[in-house]
Amino acid sequence: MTVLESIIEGVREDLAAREAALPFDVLREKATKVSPPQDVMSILRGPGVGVIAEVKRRSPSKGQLADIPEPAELAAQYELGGARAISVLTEGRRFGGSLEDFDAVRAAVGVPLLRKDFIVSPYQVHEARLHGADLVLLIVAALEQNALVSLLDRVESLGMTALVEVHTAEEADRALEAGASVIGVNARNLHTLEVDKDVFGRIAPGLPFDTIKIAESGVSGPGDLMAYAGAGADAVLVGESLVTSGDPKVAVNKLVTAGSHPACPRPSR
Ligand SMILES: O=C(O)c1ccccc1NCC(=O)[C@H](O)[C@H](O)COP(=O)(O)O
Repeated sequence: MTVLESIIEGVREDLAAREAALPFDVLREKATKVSPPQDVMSILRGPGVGVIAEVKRRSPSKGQLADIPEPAELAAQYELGGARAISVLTEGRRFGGSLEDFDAVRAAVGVPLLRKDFIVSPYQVHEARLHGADLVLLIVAALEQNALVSLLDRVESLGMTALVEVHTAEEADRALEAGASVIGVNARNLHTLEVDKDVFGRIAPGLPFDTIKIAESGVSGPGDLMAYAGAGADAVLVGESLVTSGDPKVAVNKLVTAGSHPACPRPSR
């Protein structure tokens, strides 16, 4: 079994328990009462290269990264540092995240929030909306094409934006065929868990001009952001280096400053 398959197996088990506690019809109805999502596409098209800062406690590749007793406080620091959006991992078994973390962050910040999880069911999409998500991650490698298309349609039908994650040119083709407008290229190989920062530069130039391109993983400082910007990134998604920095506001702000510096390559849209 691959790492991804094993993560998804756990996700499905946890999902079954939540569905038993809160039936889909009830969840769906409750989610309609939540204030609408933000126009994330416009926000991601803002000036310079944006920073999506991630609340990430641990990971399959690195184990424990940071305790994060107060995810709301971390997120508030990210927002003060200028993060354009915040990603909150809600997967519990491997990443130590939860929807409780998501709620705490939602209550603390105004910037758009990404539900970062392994989404395999419509239930999780409505759940994301119920908890105030603006963006939902869809991982191409985790989904058959029909499921990808239908989950993407569902995310958009609820007014949210799908960040469709790819690792290869073939997955990028599948994302585009499904209708993705925001594509994240993740430098972390899901089989080996190794990070190859050149993957973004191999895939992003082949994406349509108007696709919003997010470079995911491996940003340890402004130099990495500049390199991703040079290869066409509109934004970078950063977890580990921020949660281990000791001063997340300063760490985010260094990236934000680099992303808005005149020397930083501009997004080409
Ligand atoms: O981080 C992992 O080890 C991992 C393993 C398997 C699937 C996904 C994984 N990470 C999710 C992410 O995409 C990253 O959290 C995100 O891109 C931030 O990466 P980084 O800045 O390198 O922490």
